[in-house]
Amino acid sequence: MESGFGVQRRAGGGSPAVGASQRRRKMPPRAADFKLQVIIIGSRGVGKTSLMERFTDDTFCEACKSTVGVDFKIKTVELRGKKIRLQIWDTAGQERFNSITSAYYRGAKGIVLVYDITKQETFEDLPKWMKMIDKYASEDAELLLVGNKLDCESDRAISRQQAERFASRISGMRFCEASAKNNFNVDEIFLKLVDDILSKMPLEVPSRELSNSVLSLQPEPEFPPELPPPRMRCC
Ligand SMILES: Nc1nc2c(ncn2[C@@H]2O[C@H](COP(=O)(O)OP(=O)(O)OP(=O)(O)O)[C@@H](O)[C@H]2O)c(=O)[nH]1
Repeated sequence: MESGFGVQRRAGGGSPAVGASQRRRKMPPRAADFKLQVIIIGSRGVGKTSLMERFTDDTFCEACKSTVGVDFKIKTVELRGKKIRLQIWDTAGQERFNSITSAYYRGAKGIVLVYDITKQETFEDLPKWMKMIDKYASEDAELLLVGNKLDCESDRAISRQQAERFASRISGMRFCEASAKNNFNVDEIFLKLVDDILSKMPLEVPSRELSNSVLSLQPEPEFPPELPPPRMRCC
């Protein structure tokens, strides 16, 4: 004998009874609990795009084209029992794009400031990037300094201690070294940053309140409205 449940499904015009696995497949995916934006900044060629692409797609490009303006990737991560939709903004290192990239600082809850451990000038540029942060970023944004290209240890120009000293002078700034090429510390960079952001958020407030909370959701639309959609890559 057919169950009432089954009869109702067919009477509604649907197809013959579906199996449990098909029903499961039709369930919409759980929505993200939070949306967070993180921005990657630093001088040209330090590996900003490479870090983003290693984290989001687990790929590495030996001969990447320079970023023009901004690019972004999205990755969903689960931390502290919450599903986070992480939007990562990758900015051009060239100064001529500063007027475009600066518009993306304000919405960022986390900022990854990258230098290349083999290139002195990229470390010397850090105060210039700090000025950009002071001018355009939110005061409560989490800051992480990353010395990239750790696989090139034999060409190292900046010691770990030098970078640690720099970071220690900036309130709340964390520091780590990484290699996008060797996939060393890359997940850790982004997950630690998100974890630090979450640690300061009221995660347990009811979801209705969260939708109005400055801390929970970044303003929509995800592109600053006055700007065209992000860039392509050039040579
Ligand atoms: N050896 C080594 N090379 C890397 C690493 N990360 C990036 N590169 C190389 O460095 C070059 C620049 O990398 P990008 O990721 O394009 O650098 P970027 O900071 O996004 O550059 P701009 O877009 O010009 O600001 C590319 O040739 C990469 O292959 C790394 O961890 N190790």
